[in-house]
Amino acid sequence: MSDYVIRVVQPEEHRAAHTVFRVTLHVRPTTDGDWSEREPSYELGRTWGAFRDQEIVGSAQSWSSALAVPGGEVVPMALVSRVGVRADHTRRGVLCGLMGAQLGALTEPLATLRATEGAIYGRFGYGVASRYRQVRIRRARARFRPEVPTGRQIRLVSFDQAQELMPPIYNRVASSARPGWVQRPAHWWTNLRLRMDSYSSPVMVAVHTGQDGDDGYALYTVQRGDFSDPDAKTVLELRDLVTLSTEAWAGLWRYLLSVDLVTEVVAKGRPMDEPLEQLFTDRRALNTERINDETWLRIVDVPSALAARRFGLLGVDTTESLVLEVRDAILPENAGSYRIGAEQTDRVTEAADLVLDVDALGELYLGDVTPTALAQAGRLLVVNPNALSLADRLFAVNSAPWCGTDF
Ligand SMILES: CC(=O)SCCNC(=O)CCNC(=O)[C@H](O)C(C)(C)COP(=O)(O)OP(=O)(O)OC[C@H]1O[C@@H](n2cnc3c(N)ncnc32)[C@H](O)[C@@H]1OP(=O)(O)O
Repeated sequence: MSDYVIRVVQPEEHRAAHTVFRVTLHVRPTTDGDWSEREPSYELGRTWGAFRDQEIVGSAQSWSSALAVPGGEVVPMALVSRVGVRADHTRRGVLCGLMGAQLGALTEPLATLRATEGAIYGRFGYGVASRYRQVRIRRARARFRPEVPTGRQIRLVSFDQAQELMPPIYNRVASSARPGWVQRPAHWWTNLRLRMDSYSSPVMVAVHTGQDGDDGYALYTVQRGDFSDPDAKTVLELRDLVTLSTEAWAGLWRYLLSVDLVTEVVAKGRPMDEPLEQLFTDRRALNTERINDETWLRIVDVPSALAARRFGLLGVDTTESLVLEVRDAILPENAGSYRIGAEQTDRVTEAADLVLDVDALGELYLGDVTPTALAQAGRLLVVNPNALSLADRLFAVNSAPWCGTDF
């Protein structure tokens, strides 16, 4: 590792960093035209590079963003992305160097990433904070129950027409968002357009208009089958569904399952508790194909993160609290004990009731997993058995955490 220099990548080196990253994902380097649009997504001073003999061989970047946490606060957060080490330099500690430098320099109390592989990021203190499910719905069997809201007006627009319309709807969700919602930087929308440009089928957006104007949209593409072959499938792929009301949500699902020639609707990253089965007279119209980790959370500043999140949202007595000891080998200033209750959290020197590593705290933070589940797996040490059920109640949330943003 001493052969490598880890430092911030300068603006004139951003394109080389981008090329290294793309090649690690087995994607061709970007073209000149493409690069002029992608360049703004390299925020100044936020890309770390590993250099060997002046040549960049690995990088990791982040974007300034924000995360909705239990209780409704939207907290500054780094979206970590484009992590890669060139194949001829792997397993020599380069990623360790990049992650250490990046974590040490972040100013946000939280960092989030989406991982290509599940075994990479736990060692750096990241834990799975939200999961998603991939569903496939057979249109012929998907008859809506009569109680399901019909929704109001739907209009279909092209992706180009929708570009002005989608970000304000997405941003309005923030105030009512489930934990896990992330602020999408302006360049995220540019990257979405570049991604959509690469599809050969039309990219369409169905917009729902409720009583107070546009309040939801569904972005989708359609993979055509051979219409003359009765066994061939034409699949509508839902890529982004954002809604501000139940009416918009139900109305858009009704629309998606009404599109002619479509045999199946596939939605890749839906929330774990989205009540899709409840929509249909035959719940087997829907098949859950996959459940996967969605986002990984690194708590960079434990005291600030604990203070930002509300505890006991489903009800605990204000006199009830417990002491949680957090261990953090990479950012030792986080290590210590914290008294957690519904009213406030404080750093304390008292004996711990429960002990866990910072990656496990990342898994608890948005409410994706319970303390009891972590204890069962040995990832949370129970010193005081009476504290475990209280911890379950303190960390409990109203709805499953979910991000829904690919980055
Ligand atoms: C947020 C994102 O952008 S996700 C995208 C991540 N990037 C990719 O998947 C692209 C392809 N892969 C790569 O570029 C590289 O293999 C990386 C970035 C995953 C790892 O980089 P490396 O420089 O090889 O990691 P490094 O040598 O620092 O390894 C640190 C430790 O993690 C382990 N490790 C690294 N990668 C992996 C992996 N893919 N699976 C399991 N363990 C891994 C190493 O064995 C090592 O363990 P040790 O300390 O016990 O010996």
